[in-house]
Parts: sequence; structure tokens; C-alpha cells
Amino acid sequence: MPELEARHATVYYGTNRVLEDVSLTVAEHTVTAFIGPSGCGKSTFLRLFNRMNDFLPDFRLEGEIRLHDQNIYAPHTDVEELRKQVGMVFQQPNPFPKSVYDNVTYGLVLQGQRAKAVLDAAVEKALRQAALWDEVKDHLRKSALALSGGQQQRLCIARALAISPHTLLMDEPASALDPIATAKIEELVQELKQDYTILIVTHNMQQARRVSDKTAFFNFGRLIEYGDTPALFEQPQQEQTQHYLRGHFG
Ligand SMILES: Nc1ncnc2c1ncn2[C@@H]1O[C@H](COP(=O)(O)OP(=O)(O)OP(=O)(O)O)[C@@H](O)[C@H]1O
Repeated sequence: MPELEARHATVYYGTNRVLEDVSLTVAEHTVTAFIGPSGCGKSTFLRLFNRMNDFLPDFRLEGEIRLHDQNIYAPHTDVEELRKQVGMVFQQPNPFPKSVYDNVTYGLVLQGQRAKAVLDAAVEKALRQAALWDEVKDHLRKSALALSGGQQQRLCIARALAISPHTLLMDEPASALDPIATAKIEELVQELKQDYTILIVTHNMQQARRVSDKTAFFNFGRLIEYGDTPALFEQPQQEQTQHYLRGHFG
């Protein structure tokens, strides 16, 4: 059974159709990159998997998005529970104006966890997973806003991991970062896939190539090509993919 699946997903914002009949499956513990020109619907597609588009006015989905073979848009779906299972990291690091510690424990505290030993252990585990522990372990009470941009983004990843999701959605997680911080995020993505299933939107073709197992190329709201990353980059089957990769548009 695939971990995630889109079945004939078509999305409208009002009367504007931004995704058309997109179907794909994602296996667990893989990294899948979504690439394509600006405005082709990558972020919209990504946000379908934790229902983040529900916040947008006039959003409408036809088709199904399935997690572990359950349609997550079925009536009575517990959306809060879904978002615990499917975490998200955004383009701009967005730590809360709180301490490093309080950022990581935020979700757990919201869930009612108060035991200091449990919270302490969760903080260390999540920060280690996000490859940030060594840099912040002596400053856990410091404001998260005092960290560098790259550290803030890894903190946001730790915050997402602390509530034990099994899927992580990353929307251009490194595009606001310098090359060194970007390399750290890429390394981290590779490590995290041992435990998580990762979907990542990126404008950076080299990054997609480096970090992902599968790549999906979108154009004008359609999924043009989807396959193993080396094959898609080295021998794209569709003319539109070939043009895009040659830099003809995008
Ligand atoms: N909140 C919204 N309301 C209406 N239309 C929207 C909204 N968000 C995005 N769109 C439109 O939907 C289309 C797809 O946008 P989306 O952000 O998903 O594309 P993208 O491929 O991720 O783009 P980019 O690479 O520039 O981030 C675009 O035409 C965009 O203008």
C-alpha cells in the first residue's frame, strides 16, 4: 500500500483551475521532489496532503487524496489528527517568538503534555534529528529568533518532528538560506527519510536531483512526468520535461 496517493486530483480557486487530474502514489520512506515553473501548482499540490489549502478562500478539490488508503477529504476526517501525522516546513523559517525549548515542545504542550522529563527527552530527540542539538544544547532557553536563518529552519523541522509525524511536507525549505545552510538541510532530508516520508517542493533542479528518489514535473497544473529521479533528469520521456530541464522555460 502506498503511504500517500492522489487520485484524479483537480483543484480550483474559485473558477480558476490550478491542478488538473493529478494522480500519483508515494511509497513510505522516500523523498519525492515536485518541480516545475512558477505558478504550475506545486505548492497547491503539496498542501493537499495536510489540508492546508482548506484555509484558502474558494478552494475546491475534486478527486481524492489518500493517506494509508484513507481519503483525507472524507467527511468526519479529524484534520487536527491528520496534521499531527503530516507535518509541514515552510519556505521562510517561522519560529515562534519563544525559546528554542518552547518552540520544540509547542505541539506537545498543546496536546496536553506537561511532564518535564517527557518534554526534555522530546526536545533532545527532535533537535538531534534536525541536526541542531550540538549547536543549541547549551542555549535551550534562548530566544529562537536569535538563531541564524539556517538554524531557525532546522528548529522548525525539529518542531515539526517533535509531534511524531510520519510524513513531512517541505515547501522550498532552503530557498531563503545560504549555500552552507542549504547543504545542511539537504543532508538532513537524506537522513530523515529513514524515518519519514518526505515531499519537497523546490525550484532548484540540482537540489531535486541530489535529495530525491522520485521527481514529479508539473506544468500548467498538470503532472507531466513522474518517475525515478536519475531517469527523469537523464532521460526525460516527455518533450515538456526535456524543454524545462534544458532551461527553455521556468
Ligand atoms: N490563495 C490563492 N488564491 C487564488 N489563487 C491562488 C492562491 N494560491 C495560488 N493561487 C494560484 O494557483 C496557481 C498555482 O499556485 P502555486 O503556488 O500552487 O504554484 P507553484 O508552482 O507552487 O508556484 P511557485 O513556484 O511560484 O511557488 C497559480 O496560478 C496561483 O496564482
